[in-house]
Amino acid sequence: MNYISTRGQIEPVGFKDAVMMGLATDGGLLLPERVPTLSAATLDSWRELSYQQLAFELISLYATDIPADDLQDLINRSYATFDNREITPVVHEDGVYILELFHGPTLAFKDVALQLLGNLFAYLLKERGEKMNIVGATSGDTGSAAIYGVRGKENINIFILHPHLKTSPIQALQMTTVTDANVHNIAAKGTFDDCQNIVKSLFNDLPFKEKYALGAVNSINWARVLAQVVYYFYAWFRVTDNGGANVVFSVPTGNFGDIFAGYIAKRMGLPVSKLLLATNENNILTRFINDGDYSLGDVVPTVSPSMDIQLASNFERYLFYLFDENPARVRDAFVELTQTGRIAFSSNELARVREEFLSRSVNQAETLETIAAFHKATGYLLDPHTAVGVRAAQELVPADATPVCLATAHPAKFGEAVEQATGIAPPFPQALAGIDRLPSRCAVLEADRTAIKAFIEENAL
Ligand SMILES: Cc1ncc(COP(=O)(O)O)c(C=O)c1O
Ligand SMILES: N[C@@H](CCOP(=O)(O)O)C(=O)O
Repeated sequence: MNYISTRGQIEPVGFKDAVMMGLATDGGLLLPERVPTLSAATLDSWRELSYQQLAFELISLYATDIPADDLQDLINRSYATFDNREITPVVHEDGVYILELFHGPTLAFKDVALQLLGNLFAYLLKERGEKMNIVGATSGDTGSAAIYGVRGKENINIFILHPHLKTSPIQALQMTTVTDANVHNIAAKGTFDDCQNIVKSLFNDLPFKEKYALGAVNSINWARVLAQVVYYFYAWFRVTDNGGANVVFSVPTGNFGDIFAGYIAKRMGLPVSKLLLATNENNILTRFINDGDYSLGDVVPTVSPSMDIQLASNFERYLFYLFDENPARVRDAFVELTQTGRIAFSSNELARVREEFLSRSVNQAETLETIAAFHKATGYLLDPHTAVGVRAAQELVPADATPVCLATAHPAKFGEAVEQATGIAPPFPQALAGIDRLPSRCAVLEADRTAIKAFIEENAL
């Protein structure tokens, strides 16, 4: 399988090169040349597979240049760190299915892809005899998952930018208390969008990217999206086993990576009726789907801080398909966005968007109300991001459909919001025990490309 850019200006590359390239060298995002489609018989034959076996079947369709034994070994090692045998179990509470994606070492869905990506990087660097400096941006969860994925690994340095004082306190501690020599945390005085823009601009500085062998852990890296496709299949098997039909996945959305993985699963032939895109007050994607209004606003802080994002990077991948795989139209759209702060869509394009997606923006009061009501009804504590998706599902999923809500983080990561809603501080799982007493290290810098570039140059491998 080869990979092409949404901007159409690179020669196709294989899977291994795509993983190492991260952001395409023409500034676009990498996608497979074609998305494989699965027959009903193949789907049926996968129903009883374990998570790791299913991951192997799906990922091997795309990672065709990795020998089968090596791939299965990478997958097995990556999920050995999860605390649930099922990796991403599905539970049924108060009329909705909850797909729990927080059983990895840093208690958020990012672990599902980043444990694998960390091992994949180590494998590829060893094979090539190379080293890498990872540079990533985080609103709180990608950062710690990526750090845990590569801490202490040979030939890898990691630089993670997070918005200073804009993550939850636990999220910040999960990053800054990892003091291995190869880990560099940078708290940038700005928003997540500022951090992501700086990271993308460093990747677009091709001499810098090459000199320091930059690697990407954000969902700009295709391997991230690919690993996330697996749990849509896994969950679909679990709920349809129980007679569920007309499955709707409700996905709390920020950078559009998670829901884009669902879109790929649907494109591969997984019988999903709709994808429900749930946002907090940072709702540009909801405005786009419901009103055709894709115009950038200011980022506002919310109780679901990991989704405090305006410019969702994976949206570009979706636009490639919406524009009938025409890279020139993608390039024009991004010129329009840079010049005017918006992208205009035709009524035909918007009709196609609405065939695939439903959307709802859930505000702070509704999020807290949902955490409280769900807890009262079931005893189950939702984290605020998951609550955004649950509320959207409760309001928009039709009675004859089966709602599956992605639980993207453990409630203990956002204890303040959960306590505000329910009066109960979520108990700390073992992974967080004593975290507030550990030594920490972090550089606080201006959200300024030059300052951050200089910091990386000083500390790079
Ligand atoms: C806990 C949590 N939920 C939801 C999201 C949204 O996911 P995505 O950025 O893939 O849309 C994120 C990060 O963005 C997150 O950290
Ligand atoms: N919510 C994310 C934002 C970065 O998204 P990514 O999926 O592109 O890595 C985070 O927790 O950092």
